[in-house]
Amino acid sequence: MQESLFSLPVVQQITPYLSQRQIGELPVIIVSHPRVRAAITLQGAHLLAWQPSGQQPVLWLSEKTPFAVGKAIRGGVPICWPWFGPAGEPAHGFARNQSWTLSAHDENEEGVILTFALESNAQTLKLWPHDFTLLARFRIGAHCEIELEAHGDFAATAALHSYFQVTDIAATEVSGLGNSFVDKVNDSAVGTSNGKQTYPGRIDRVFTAPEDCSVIHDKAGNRQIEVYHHYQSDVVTWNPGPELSCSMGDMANDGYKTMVCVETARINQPLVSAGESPARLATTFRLRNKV
Ligand SMILES: O=P(O)(O)OC[C@H]1O[C@H](O)[C@H](O)[C@@H](O)[C@@H]1O
Repeated sequence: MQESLFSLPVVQQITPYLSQRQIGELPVIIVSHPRVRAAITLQGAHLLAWQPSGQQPVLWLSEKTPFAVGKAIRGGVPICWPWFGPAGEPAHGFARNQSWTLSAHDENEEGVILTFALESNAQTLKLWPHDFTLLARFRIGAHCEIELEAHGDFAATAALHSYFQVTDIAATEVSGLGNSFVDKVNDSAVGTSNGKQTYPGRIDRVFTAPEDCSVIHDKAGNRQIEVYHHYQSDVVTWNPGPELSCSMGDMANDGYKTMVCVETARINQPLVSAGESPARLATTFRLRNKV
């Protein structure tokens, strides 16, 4: 699936390392750099793939996701904004379904920096009555940093809803989540934990006092992925488990076995943008080298 992204025909070569291509109905920016490969659709400024050279793909992307105008993509890093979850329509806000523009790019021997922009428009104003400029900045190289910057006057909830590829969810543990959570599969009951999460079935938890770095221990793949959280108030971790995975049209029945979401979020403390002070939410992914 991910491999095929990099052999899509080039529509426009932007620089030696950057090209625009087309996947289904959606334009996609492909990064092909000696240090890293990556793909970002203009719809949603949605990172589909990030793969430092010499490594296996780090992000999970559903083989059954649609690439259709206005439809959410299953996998990669959806940007959930200006609300998280079912707080409004569409679920997880409209930013992931809107068409963004590539507003700036730069590159050097370490990688590339891409900035995407979304402005309030007639469609967004019908859904949410605020003028805004939303920027998503990606620093893509041996590490991957995503920074969301919201300009305007409003409060918003948000998540960088990252889906990671794991070898076997039954042998996966995420640490660094902090010791308190809201359990979305148990009537939003508040629970306490030792900051570590395993995935014996459907897990959907909002950790409300997370550490600044969560680590995905992919024991079967002998790999650890560090997920740094910046400006967060919460970290969500989600795996749908077998029943929900079977009922989701955009996920294979066994899709849940090779993915885990670790999401940098502002849910319990909304982001506040005011005048010259934009709100920010950011995450950094790093592969931890085994010693
Ligand atoms: O299906 P989506 O709207 O993309 O949401 C997928 C999942 O996102 C988050 O992880 C939420 O905590 C889950 O409750 C939700 O099921």
